[in-house]
Amino acid sequence: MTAVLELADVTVRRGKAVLLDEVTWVVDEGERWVLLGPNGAGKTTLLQIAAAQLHPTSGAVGLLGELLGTVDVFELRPRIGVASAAVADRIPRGEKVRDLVISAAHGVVGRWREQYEAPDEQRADDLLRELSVAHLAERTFGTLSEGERKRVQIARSLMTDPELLLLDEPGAGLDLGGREDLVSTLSVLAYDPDSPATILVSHHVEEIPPGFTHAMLLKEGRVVAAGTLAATLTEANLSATFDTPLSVSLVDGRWSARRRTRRQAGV
Ligand SMILES: Nc1ncnc2c1ncn2[C@@H]1O[C@H](COP(=O)(O)OP(=O)(O)OP(=O)(O)O)[C@@H](O)[C@H]1O
Repeated sequence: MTAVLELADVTVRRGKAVLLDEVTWVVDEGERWVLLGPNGAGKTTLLQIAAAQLHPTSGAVGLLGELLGTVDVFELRPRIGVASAAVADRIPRGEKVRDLVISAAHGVVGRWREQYEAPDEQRADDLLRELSVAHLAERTFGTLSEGERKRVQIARSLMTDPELLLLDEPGAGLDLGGREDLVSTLSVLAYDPDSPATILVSHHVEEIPPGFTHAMLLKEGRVVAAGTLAATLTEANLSATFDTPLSVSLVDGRWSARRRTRRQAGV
């Protein structure tokens, strides 16, 4: 297997704050990771490194076969798909959905050519269909619901056929139906062998789509545990990560966690 992302002792400091503390991590081709941790754990910081948007204070980052710091990040970035609230904030609300997706092929936001090439148009339409938002193609981004925006963004992030897909809290702000729809869609992508290696940031094990293979638990910038889902999402690891005694279950491929009752805890 080939490593898509390789971190060795990566530390990020801002003044006295240590945002990431000697993180070592390897993501191989074909793997689908969920990155879990409480607020402020360092998940977004880690994702920014994976997106070649941030350099560590110390440590080494291998990304798509290149060593960060020795390569032009503008050549790396088109090979990485990113969907996050920060990216969504930069999308003009008046852009048409179809144009938003197509224009990703040219590294810009929104329509910038009168004519697109037929293969680009075809791919954008295929992705909108795959993300179940083909019916919104002619709508403007600003008129979409939160769940629809998330799907359109994921379609856009896949447009360049990236080798690494980074999804920062795609479930945030969705209602229960919207979350379940998104989990199903992400599950289809996860099982598709042609999908890129994926890292999904979340606060909730309930949002892990079936088909995901690995998890990293992060707390205060440090790795609590990382590895296959089954080996990592133990009650002990999750309780330590979220500082709460948790009971964890896996039913029909879906994870859930809740605080242990006093009875379960033997109190
Ligand atoms: N420039 C900075 N200077 C000091 N601290 C910072 C700076 N940028 C971020 N932080 C802190 O680093 C920590 C990690 O932030 P990060 O956004 O990576 O966490 P996160 O796990 O994504 O959190 P959330 O789940 O709340 O989105 C937070 O405590 C944040 O306040």
